[in-house]
Amino acid sequence: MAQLSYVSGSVGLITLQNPPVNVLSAATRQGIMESMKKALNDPKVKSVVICGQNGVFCAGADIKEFGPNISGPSIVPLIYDIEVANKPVVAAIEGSALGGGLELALTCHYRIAHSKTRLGLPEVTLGLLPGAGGTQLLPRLIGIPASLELITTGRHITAAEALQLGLVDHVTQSDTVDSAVKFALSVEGEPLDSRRISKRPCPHLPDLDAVFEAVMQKARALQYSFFAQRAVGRWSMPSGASWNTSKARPVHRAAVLGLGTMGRGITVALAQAGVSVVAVEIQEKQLNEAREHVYATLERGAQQSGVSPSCANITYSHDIQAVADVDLVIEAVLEDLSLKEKVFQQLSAICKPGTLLCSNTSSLDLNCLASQTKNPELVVGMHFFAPAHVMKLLEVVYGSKSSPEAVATAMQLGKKMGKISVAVGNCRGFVGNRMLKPYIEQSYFLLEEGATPELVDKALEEFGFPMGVFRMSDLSGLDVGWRVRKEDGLAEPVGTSGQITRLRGGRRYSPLGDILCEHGRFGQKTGLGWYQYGRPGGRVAKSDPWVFNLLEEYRARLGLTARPIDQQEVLERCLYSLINEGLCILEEGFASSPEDIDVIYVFGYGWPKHRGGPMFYASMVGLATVLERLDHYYRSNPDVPSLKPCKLLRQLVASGSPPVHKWKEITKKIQNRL
Ligand SMILES: CC/C=C/CC(=O)SCCNC(=O)CCNC(=O)[C@H](O)C(C)(C)COP(=O)(O)OP(=O)(O)OC[C@H]1O[C@@H](n2cnc3c(N)ncnc32)[C@H](O)[C@@H]1OP(=O)(O)O
Repeated sequence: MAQLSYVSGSVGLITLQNPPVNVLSAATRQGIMESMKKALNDPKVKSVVICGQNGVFCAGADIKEFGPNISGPSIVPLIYDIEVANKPVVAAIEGSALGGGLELALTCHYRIAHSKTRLGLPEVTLGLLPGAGGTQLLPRLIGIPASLELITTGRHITAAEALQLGLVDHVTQSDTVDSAVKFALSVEGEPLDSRRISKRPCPHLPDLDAVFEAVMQKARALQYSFFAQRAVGRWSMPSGASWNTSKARPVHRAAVLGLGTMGRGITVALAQAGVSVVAVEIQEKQLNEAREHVYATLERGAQQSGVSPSCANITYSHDIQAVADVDLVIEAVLEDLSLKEKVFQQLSAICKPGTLLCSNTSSLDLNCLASQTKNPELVVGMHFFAPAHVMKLLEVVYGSKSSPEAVATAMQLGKKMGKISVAVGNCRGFVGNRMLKPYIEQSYFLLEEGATPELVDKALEEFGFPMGVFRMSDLSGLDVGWRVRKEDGLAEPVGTSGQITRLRGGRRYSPLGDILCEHGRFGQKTGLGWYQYGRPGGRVAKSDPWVFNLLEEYRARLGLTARPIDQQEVLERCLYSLINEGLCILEEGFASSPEDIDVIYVFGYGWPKHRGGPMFYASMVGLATVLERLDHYYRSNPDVPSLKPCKLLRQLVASGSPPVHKWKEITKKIQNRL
């Protein structure tokens, strides 16, 4: 399980041989112990290299061995023997060094890693703490804050990050064992005391309490998120109807109408949940493409999960009459109000009595759709997020006439599909997209004032979003928002000369997004957006000088002077305006609790989970601080209403800024007055 060989005259090479990932089973630990002993006792050996066979260093303890009676030698004396060795020991790290594998590497005097290696202490994901020296050695090597982050998240890091942190001494692109052997030869006979990590003092930090407090805050946010996820299931409507007073109807057979990207994803998600699906698309070509796409996605999913695909549950049709006897329809046709209204009229005429009519609209007025039907109480929104079979979030939207039974049915169906469903009221953009609007608006204003897409995205990504606002917009397609702005009469042709008006409908408006679209830059799909992607459909964002020139010309045309903008301002303006909108939504009763908003943002919009969600984050930052900063920005931007602190924020601050779980006492009073 571990083999000692001799290379380059004086190097003892110990190779872990426990395929496939060289875990530290009893036999492997025994093998390492014996090989080390032999190498250290052999006068010919002047240095030792430890590596793993087949390109993997070591994936840690053998999880299958965990139990009350672990046999074989203990890991602790083994790692002690390595550290006190009087010959240099070098770890040649390839593939993975995880858990006990990384701890083994930490006891070596030097660490050489291949550039593709992943390293980490993932014990926390198994409900454990690193027990073979990791908690003591890592802080002495890379400092307390970085160690805390790695140990409490279990995150795997790249070799490049490990080098930056000082966790490895050298990263190689060539043969790792060769590099480690050469390195070992170069350090033979050198003193080793400074290389024994356990002998180093634990770093002293003047602000240690603050570091631990930051980690505790993350833990509190994760715990909050855990309970928030469960709380959203206990939904309620302004009428007083709620989860425990409303009975869901069974849905055995559902229809999906319109098989574009969203319709296909919804079909897959329904089939995977064991619901029989009638998939309808009037265009023959689109129908055939959808059939193939759905089939391939279900096959792939089945292969990954090891269950048989659910294709037998789906029937396809190009005739809308096929929905006549289903229990529930999810409409997913183009986002066009008059088209959707027509579809709802047809559905109301065709479907059997009692069929629930749901729309996947992301922003259109549900009441308009319901008014086209004979039974508006049977109409609800089911707003899925793309890709619909992957994304966890589902907004279940109730209109003014939706019955509690209809909401309960959509919520239960969402649960069956493995979604985290949140019941929300019918306002423009519902909860998620409505809050996104001021966030995006601020990012455009920041560009006008001197920022770049890179600066804004960097601030948001360092905050924890997987993508900043501009990279995210490029991914979802800039033309989508452009179409909506045109329909709203906001986007007017800008052209290359002439006057640009920045005040539209009495409030400031930035046409920057429209200008990009006028140039055919719709984001990743066209290969050009706020960034350049090399080709249509490209994924790797690169800075684009064209955008910098555009911004300079635009500012010159408007007589705007660019000023330095820091990350703090980006975060405050983008996040606090989004938070303010969330508070307006609570105040107006379109969300029943801050947990609803937070779950929507964490599971639908990439809000970092360790920051709880926008409402939780606001209470962590301090509501008084959020209020003070919004007041400050609104004073200097009175034509930007989204910066005006909402009434609820003022009331919460006036009530002593209660923790987020106590907000309901105040929001209930306001909502009752509505
Ligand atoms: C000694 C002191 C105590 C320390 C505590 C610990 O070390 S706890 C363990 C910490 N380590 C881990 O959590 C690593 C878990 N493994 C992985 O993350 C991945 O397997 C990998 C190493 C990144 C490799 O991923 P890859 O996708 O390439 O392969 P698989 O995941 O399919 O794994 C291949 C097979 O190996 C088995 N396996 C992997 N790790 C372990 C392990 N630690 N113990 C036991 N078995 C492990 C895995 O189950 C696969 O087996 P199959 O039979 O082929 O399904």
